[in-house]
Amino acid sequence: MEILLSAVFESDSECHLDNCWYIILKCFACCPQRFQKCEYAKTKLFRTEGRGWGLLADENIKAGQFIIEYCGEVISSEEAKKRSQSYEAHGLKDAYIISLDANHFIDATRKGSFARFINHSCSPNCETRKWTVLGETRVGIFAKQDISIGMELAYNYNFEWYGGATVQCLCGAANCSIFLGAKSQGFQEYNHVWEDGDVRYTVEEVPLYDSAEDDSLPVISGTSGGNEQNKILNDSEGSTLKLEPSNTTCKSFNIGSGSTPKKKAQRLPKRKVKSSSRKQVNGGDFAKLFASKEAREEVTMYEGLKNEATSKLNSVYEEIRPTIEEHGQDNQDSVPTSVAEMWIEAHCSKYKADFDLYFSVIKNVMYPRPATYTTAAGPSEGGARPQTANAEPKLSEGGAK
Ligand SMILES: C[S@@+](CC[C@H](N)C(=O)[O-])C[C@H]1O[C@@H](n2cnc3c(N)ncnc32)[C@H](O)[C@@H]1O
Repeated sequence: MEILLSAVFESDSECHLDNCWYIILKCFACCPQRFQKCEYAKTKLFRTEGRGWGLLADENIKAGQFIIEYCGEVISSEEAKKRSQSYEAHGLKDAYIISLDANHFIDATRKGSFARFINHSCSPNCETRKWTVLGETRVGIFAKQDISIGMELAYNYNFEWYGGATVQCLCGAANCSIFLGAKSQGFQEYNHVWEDGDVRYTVEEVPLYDSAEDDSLPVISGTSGGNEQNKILNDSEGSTLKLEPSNTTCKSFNIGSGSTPKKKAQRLPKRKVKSSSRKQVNGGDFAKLFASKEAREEVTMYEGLKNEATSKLNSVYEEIRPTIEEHGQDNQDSVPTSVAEMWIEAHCSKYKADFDLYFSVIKNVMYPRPATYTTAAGPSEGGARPQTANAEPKLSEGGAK
């Protein structure tokens, strides 16, 4: 049936919006089929207990009937991983990424149809079906059984979902898998699913967490940690690294047939805070480039000030580190206001010192000083303030413009 229908779609359909980057969101008004004409069943949003929004049937739906297409941004699997981690890190509770084919996912987080509101059930009345339309795979939600008006629509997220985090399932079905998308790719990447009798299952095989190892890790890009597996990391050069799943460093859950894990080995996430001293300009090296002694001295002085501000920032960080760690964050969010203020102030001083240094370098490049140049005395007490972006460099008559 599915093959037959997809063949009909392929032969009859024609769409003129080939360059649209949201391929799933293309306008299908030109296409005669119900799927393509967005002839959805009547549905209604409603608020569930503990599961956020849900979608219910607003008319009687027959078994096998097409209900709605799952629309969203079509993205690669790498992008799906990145987004899923980033959404999680930003505290997004609900996940809207489902698999389209081996290499593509549909992300309905920011854009999508009402299908994004359909919740999971381990005993669902709907199912997803994939269709090839004009060479593109699309996902539709279909009724598995007759559904009466007012009933909640639900399909099983297993195999399709890229939830990332492990969310406890509240579907209430007798055969509930306990976790949403327990068999989905996202879930399995997040949690190594242990087999009974697996030697890695024994605690003796699991190395203990050692916080000293933290320092050797690259900085985690935009995530608050929690899942080491397949994490996309940025090294100090900004290139991406991928941590391959390790058999010994993952959370373990035993899924299926109601069994629970005998022993659970969980390694704590490794965290490292962005180093405030990255990407620093070495003012000493810049200073050497200037022919003028005054320019060299000025740039060297600003480098000194910048180094001071950097040390201050690092020492403030050391001071607030316990509070940050207590909050279990990789960054400086969610700390008490007084601590945040201290951190912000140190950052501002550092930014200002950076700015003064860069400005001094640029100014001396753009306006090389003749011997009669009026130098800025620098920020020492009583001296003139260094010139800033708004100030014209003071040039004596005949100096460079
Ligand atoms: C595709 S969204 C479904 C719509 C969502 N309820 C909303 O308010 O936007 C998937 C999210 O809904 C929640 N959810 C769906 N089914 C659930 C269930 N059976 N138990 C608990 N939470 C569920 C989870 O937070 C999940 O990440």
